Amino acid sequence: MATILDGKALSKDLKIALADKVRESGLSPKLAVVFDPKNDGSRLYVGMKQRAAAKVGIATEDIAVADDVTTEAVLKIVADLNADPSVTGILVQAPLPEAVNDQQVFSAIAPEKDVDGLGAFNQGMLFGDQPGEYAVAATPQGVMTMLKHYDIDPYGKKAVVVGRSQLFGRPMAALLNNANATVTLAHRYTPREMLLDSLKDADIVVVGVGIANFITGDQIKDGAVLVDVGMNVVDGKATGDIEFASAEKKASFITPVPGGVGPMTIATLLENTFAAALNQEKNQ
Ligand SMILES: NC(=O)C1=CN([C@@H]2O[C@H](COP(=O)(O)OP(=O)(O)OC[C@H]3O[C@@H](n4cnc5c(N)ncnc54)[C@H](OP(=O)(O)O)[C@@H]3O)[C@@H](O)[C@H]2O)C=CC1
Ligand SMILES: Nc1nc(=O)c2c([nH]1)NC[C@@H]1CN(c3ccc(C(=O)N[C@@H](CCC(=O)O)C(=O)O)cc3)C=[N+]21
Repeated sequence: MATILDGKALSKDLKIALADKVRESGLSPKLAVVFDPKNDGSRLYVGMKQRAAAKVGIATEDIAVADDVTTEAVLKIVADLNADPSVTGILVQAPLPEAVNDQQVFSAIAPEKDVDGLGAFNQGMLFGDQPGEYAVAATPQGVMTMLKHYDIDPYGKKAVVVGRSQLFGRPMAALLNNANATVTLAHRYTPREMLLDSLKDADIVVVGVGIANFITGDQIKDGAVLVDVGMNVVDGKATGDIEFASAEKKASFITPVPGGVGPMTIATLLENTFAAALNQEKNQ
């Protein structure tokens, strides 16, 4: 039986500690959130992020974009937020409407305000293993915080990351690489046999592809650490990419869905937002 990596409990503790730090700092961090209100997931997650921000003393400002918005129009919104000194963090919730090039928008965010770490500059600093003051993407950073909390050190381990989005897989692979794991990054074009071969002797498996129950217990090594980033809805319930019932029998540690990576993403976003506000104060 595996130990549960309890992201919900850990994120609660992180948010309590953060609320104290925000109060003691005397700063007024403000997170601007640009999102597509027609997207069900975006409405749900943005609402969760805003409620969590309010609880730790971080103000938020909603910027809902229209269905027919263009990349140019969103770039203008971001430029205005970059120039607004009252805004200390900018989050562009993906995906924006069809016509918008999300990656171009992420990269237009001033690096010191890019609290979700998805722009080219921040990702480049991470890739070069010197993120410094520049925020790292909240989801993979939250996974690293959770591993550390449970004393799981990637050093010398074989890690397999499944999924290579800018939001999750690419920065996840970079973080594990920076932590001296040997990393395999699998994606849609990884032949099935090659994926199964990699999984068989992986010490750490992190999955985010968006396919419910994509990984099953019979595919993993005894004692592996399993981290499930997937967020699917099956019969109205949040379900991950790992088949929990079969996987928890073989894993040493496993994240549940819900209550694993999701809450860590939100807590990490808030930590990044406060750190950005502190740095802006210090550097001004
Ligand atoms: N819990 C949390 O905090 C978060 C959860 N998520 C969830 O994680 C999942 C992934 O999100 P995101 O990265 O944004 O999604 P994307 O759709 O951007 O990326 C999906 C990735 O999965 C890969 N993929 C698709 N099918 C397969 C397959 N059959 N075998 C191997 N790889 C495959 C794709 O490969 P290719 O690049 O080749 O197309 C792509 O890299 C979703 O369920 C999302 O809801 C995402 C972010 C945060
Ligand atoms: N710029 C950007 N940054 C993101 O971090 C980002 C994004 N865009 N686009 C979409 C994905 C998705 N995402 C989630 C965050 C929290 C939960 C979460 O807390 N989920 C709860 C369950 C929620 C439920 O019950 O449905 C949990 O896992 O316990 C889920 C998904 C962030 N994303």
